[in-house]
Amino acid sequence: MQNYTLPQADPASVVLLQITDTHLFADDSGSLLGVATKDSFHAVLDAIAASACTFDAIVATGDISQDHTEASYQRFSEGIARWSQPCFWLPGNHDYQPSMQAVLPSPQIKPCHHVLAGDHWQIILLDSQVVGVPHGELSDAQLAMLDAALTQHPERHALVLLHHHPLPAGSTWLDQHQLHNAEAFWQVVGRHPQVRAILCGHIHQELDRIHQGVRVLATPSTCIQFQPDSHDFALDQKSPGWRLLTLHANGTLETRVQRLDGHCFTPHFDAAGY
Ligand SMILES: Nc1ncnc2c1ncn2[C@@H]1O[C@@H]2COP(=O)(O)O[C@H]2[C@H]1O
Ligand SMILES: [Fe+2]
Repeated sequence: MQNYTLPQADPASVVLLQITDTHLFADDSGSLLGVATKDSFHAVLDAIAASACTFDAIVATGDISQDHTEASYQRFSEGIARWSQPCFWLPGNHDYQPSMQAVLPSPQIKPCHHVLAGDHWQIILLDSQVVGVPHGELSDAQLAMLDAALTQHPERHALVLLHHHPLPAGSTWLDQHQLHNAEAFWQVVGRHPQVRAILCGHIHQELDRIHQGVRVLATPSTCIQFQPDSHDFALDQKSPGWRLLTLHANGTLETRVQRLDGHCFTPHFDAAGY
């Protein structure tokens, strides 16, 4: 297991910036349902910079690329390079791991699955990708890695990251693409009471629920948004967004989603999918 020790700027807390589902292309004009994903990604980065928020690390929770190219991952890397904080990433259903790995080693992107964040927290990054299909599944090896990390550090509060949502979000078309072996995942989590939160991407919308006493969070994409509680594929008018999370020493977590102002980067609302 690759470990990383993340120093915290403030001894009282660790702050994370989550960016998810950037769906970037090699081509700067590449677009998803009418949204130029490099432009929306950069608008989000500009808004984060303008907000002058401080954070200790960036976490990117999958679907970084839409076209599988090494250049699309370079675009991501170039975008976040305006900051010096480390970035931890994991794959989503649209990612192509050979291209992801081809941009490493990187001074900023750390290929780690287990992060000791400050003195009180650990972050575990899981790979829920099943190559070629949109739904997720955790292999026995991933479940064992999660169990081992949590067993190794029972004294640390834990944040678990994966691309796919491990419970139904409320949209039929999207929930068929959730984590399929969610029960096995929740069994592992249930054995470790120090797990405080699960953080996902994939559903291109904000989610904040409690399941088995654990907070489950999902975050808007930096490009297109899906409408909550929809039986069929439907896009939302909301703007691209991101999330900040503050992990306190006592195990509590404060978080907020932020979005670009106004209705910008509007997609083709009549699209039936992609
Ligand atoms: N109309 C649709 N019905 C079902 N799944 C879809 C549809 N359109 C796109 N998808 C898939 O559902 C996924 C949900 O978010 P992703 O970004 O992973 O990419 C999407 C596609 O892989
Ligand atoms: Fe996505």
